[in-house]
Amino acid sequence: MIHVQNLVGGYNHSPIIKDLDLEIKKGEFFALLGPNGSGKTTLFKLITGQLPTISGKVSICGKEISSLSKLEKAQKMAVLTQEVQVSFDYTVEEIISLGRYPHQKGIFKQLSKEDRKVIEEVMEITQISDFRKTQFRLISGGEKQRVLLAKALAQEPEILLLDEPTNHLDIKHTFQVLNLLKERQQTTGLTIFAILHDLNVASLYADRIALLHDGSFLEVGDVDLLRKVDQLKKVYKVNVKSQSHPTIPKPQLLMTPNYSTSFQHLHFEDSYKINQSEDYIHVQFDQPLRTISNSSVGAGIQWLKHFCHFQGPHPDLQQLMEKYSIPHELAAGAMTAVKLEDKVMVKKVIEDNHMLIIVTEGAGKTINIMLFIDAHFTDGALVDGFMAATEAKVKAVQDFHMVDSNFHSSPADTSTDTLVLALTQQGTKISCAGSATVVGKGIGQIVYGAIKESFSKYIEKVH
Ligand SMILES: Nc1ncnc2c1ncn2[C@@H]1O[C@H](COP(=O)(O)OP(=O)(O)OP(=O)(O)O)[C@@H](O)[C@H]1O
Repeated sequence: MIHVQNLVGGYNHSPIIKDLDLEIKKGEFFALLGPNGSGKTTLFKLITGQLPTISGKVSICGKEISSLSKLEKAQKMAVLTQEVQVSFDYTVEEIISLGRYPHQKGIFKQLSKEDRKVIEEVMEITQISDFRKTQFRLISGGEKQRVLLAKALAQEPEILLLDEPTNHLDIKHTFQVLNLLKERQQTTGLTIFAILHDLNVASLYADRIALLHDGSFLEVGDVDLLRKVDQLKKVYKVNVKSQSHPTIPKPQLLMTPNYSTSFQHLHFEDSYKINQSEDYIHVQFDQPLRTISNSSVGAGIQWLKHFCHFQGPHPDLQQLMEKYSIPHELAAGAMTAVKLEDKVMVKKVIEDNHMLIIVTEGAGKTINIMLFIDAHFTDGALVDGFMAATEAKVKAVQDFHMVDSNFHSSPADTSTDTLVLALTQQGTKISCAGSATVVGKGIGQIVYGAIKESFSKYIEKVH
């Protein structure tokens, strides 16, 4: 659809774009990425024919761009640039009607029924019908951008070339425009070539991307290129972390600021307070803890400050948290059937690591554990620690099950057990916390010991 061969181009014969090759297929959503000044707009202008090439070839639908007339170009491609080249005295509707120009026949170019239908449709989908009679100069930057997109869509092109189509848009309209473009791509086979600055947006919507650096492609490929953080650091000169979007398998980049984000160093014992009533036990830390958990609220790996066990049953744990002013967005919580006065709480220092564990063991069935450690774990070590705690729990259940079969029906009967492992992220970073490591052994010891104590309480009560 778009074919670029050995392309060299720039201004006043000095090349900005240096010997580029690129092929964009019909129906593809292609995003051009790169830092400021890397040559994106220059390449865009060479492809749209706004700038003559120094050497090399640009072909659109098999024909060299320089051989196409203005009308032929407009029938094949619509271009949306940063430079607004419309008369500000036109109304929104008049500007959109200009998009129908390549489809109009005869000397007296009148809008046909079909033209009017298309104009209505594009105004509808870009949500600009309400200000159709308003003069273009009187609408906001974001609204102008949507009007120009509507004009481009009214052209019904085979190819849509967009230079930062969302730069004036708020997040609602950014996603609305991108969803609209994607829908057009998927239903009508529209080919899209877009310069995008937001790498995360490019990852979510593009089929392929190109990373332009100093007038040359560093790489062209699928969006998984955005997982190569060393390459991104080299190009953009910033610290980024790439991780998968939580619900779709696409990379998303997180920026790490230069200023220090480390928290104030706190003495572990002074960094939390515990509130307890008949209904709940709530541990609140002054600073967020890196947490891994399978609790019904706050599951996964996150930064959390509030940790609680509520006495149940209750159909809505989140509602309970709200009742007690615990912000559920920053909390891990579980429901227990046990009386909270029967909880076990143990504080220990194992190999210099302060630990606090709270266990509520419910009705001889469910074990809920909250374990807080004053240490710094990588996410991998968090998973190790979660495993070490689980192994210790299973061992304890096996040992005590032998003594009293009512204590916990089987080590495998863990479907409703919850475990929260939360780290202060103070001290030296630990990347391995499996049960054979010092800290992993510590986790095992404190978990096993707390379950043993819980078991002893249970035995005392029932015998
Ligand atoms: N009209 C011009 N005349 C001379 N040099 C220009 C002109 N337009 C751009 N340049 C130069 O070409 C280089 C690439 O500019 P270009 O606009 O293509 O970059 P870009 O990647 O689109 O940047 P941005 O992300 O900032 O929009 C820059 O060094 C710029 O100064």
